Amino acid sequence: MTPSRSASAAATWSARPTSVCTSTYASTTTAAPPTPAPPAPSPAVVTERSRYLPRVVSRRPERDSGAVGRLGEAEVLTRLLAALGVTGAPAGTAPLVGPGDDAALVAAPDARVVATTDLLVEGRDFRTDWSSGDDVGAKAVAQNLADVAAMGAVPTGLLLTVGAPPETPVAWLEDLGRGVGAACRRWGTSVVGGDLSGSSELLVSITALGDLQGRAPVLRGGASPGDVLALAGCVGRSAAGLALLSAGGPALAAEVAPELLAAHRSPVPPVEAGPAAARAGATAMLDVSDGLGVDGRRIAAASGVHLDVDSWWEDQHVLDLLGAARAVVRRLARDDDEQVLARSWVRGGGEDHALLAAFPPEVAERGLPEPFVRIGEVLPVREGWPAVTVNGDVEVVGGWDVYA
Ligand SMILES: Nc1ncnc2c1ncn2[C@@H]1O[C@H](COP(=O)(O)OP(=O)(O)O)[C@@H](O)[C@H]1O
Ligand SMILES: Cc1ncc(C[n+]2csc(CCOP(=O)(O)OP(=O)(O)O)c2C)c(N)n1
Ligand SMILES: [Mg+2]
Repeated sequence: MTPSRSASAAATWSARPTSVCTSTYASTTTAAPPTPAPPAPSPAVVTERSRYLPRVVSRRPERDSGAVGRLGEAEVLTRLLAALGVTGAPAGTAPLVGPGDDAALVAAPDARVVATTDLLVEGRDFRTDWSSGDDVGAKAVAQNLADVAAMGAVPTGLLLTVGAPPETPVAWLEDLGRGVGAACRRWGTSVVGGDLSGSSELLVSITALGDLQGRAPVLRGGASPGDVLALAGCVGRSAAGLALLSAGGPALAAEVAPELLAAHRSPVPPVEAGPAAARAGATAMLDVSDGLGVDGRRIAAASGVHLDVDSWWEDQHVLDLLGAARAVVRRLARDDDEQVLARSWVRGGGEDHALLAAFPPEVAERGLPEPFVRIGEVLPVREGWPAVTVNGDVEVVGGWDVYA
């Protein structure tokens, strides 16, 4: 893309009042419903540890808002479950057996189960000074449900596992529970079980289960040359929020672009668009968790094709993020080109969990399912090298690698 093209695109785009990303999926914060009052403390008086100390009976833990290490597992679990509101699962979504027994029992109407898991590690995937427990809970649910959706399935239940250092305030876990619970209610699912442990770093992992409702799963390998490449949701917004946080902390991010801060803290992927894409006949799909380039290449490699993205679509997203890029460049007193920075977010930013899918041309002619928009096309692989390009030439590189 040349500077002159981008300038003309800027002029066109500046007339638009809102983000290029459909606002339904770009906004985040949902008011958490009131948390049910925690159940009365259990009357247990002998702790697990005291079994190994003959004749020593521990005192009942204080009901305080202190560290999990002082409260003990049973009390922390009671409080977490109350914060989740597990008894308030939306009608028809409650498990057959929920938290409290050795394992949960979840109906599998389709006789096949979609299963996925993701792990969030403090310092690598979130920071407690940048995100609240509520944000981390919302994000953990969103990233898992995006994976379920990307198979074309609907969620049927989640398992929530937490590893926490003993000094973690129980209030943080309750906040996490509220975030997970609110996200579950948003997408009509619930937490059916999980596990608690101690650890040296805060760890939050969710395993999600899903049902295909009788459909074939939409895999990464079914795209063919001639298909239309489409996207539901946003790219680059979470990366922009993260860059603002890294440059100037929550104060800068909230001042410059509260919506990008929210997109990073608690993304709202288009979960319902996954089954809709499957019903419409999508040939391949995944959620963009690591970046358009990296994830697009996963479809290209699995399908043995080449993906080409239209530059006009990319330019719109770049323009949408230019203000944030300018603020980051200024704050860091760097001489980076703000457009190059914004473009790197669009091409390589992860964690927005948009759904990238291929559709046969006749489906696109009839109309893509909401809120998919056409962003490019699927072409024959070039010289045996599956790749993603913009306007046929520039290869889209960059993206997240957990070990890089
Ligand atoms: N530790 C693991 N053991 C088994 N399979 C794994 C492991 N980690 C990742 N995978 C599998 O590799 C594939 C890619 O994983 P990942 O990049 O995490 O996917 P996503 O971005 O959709 O979450 C998935 O099918 C996942 O289940
Ligand atoms: C403190 C912090 N640093 C960096 C990031 C950026 N980040 C962490 S994980 C990730 C990509 C997705 O992670 P991964 O575990 O690969 O998810 P998956 O692809 O398995 O869904 C990104 C962009 C962040 N969210 N928080
Ligand atoms: Mg993963």
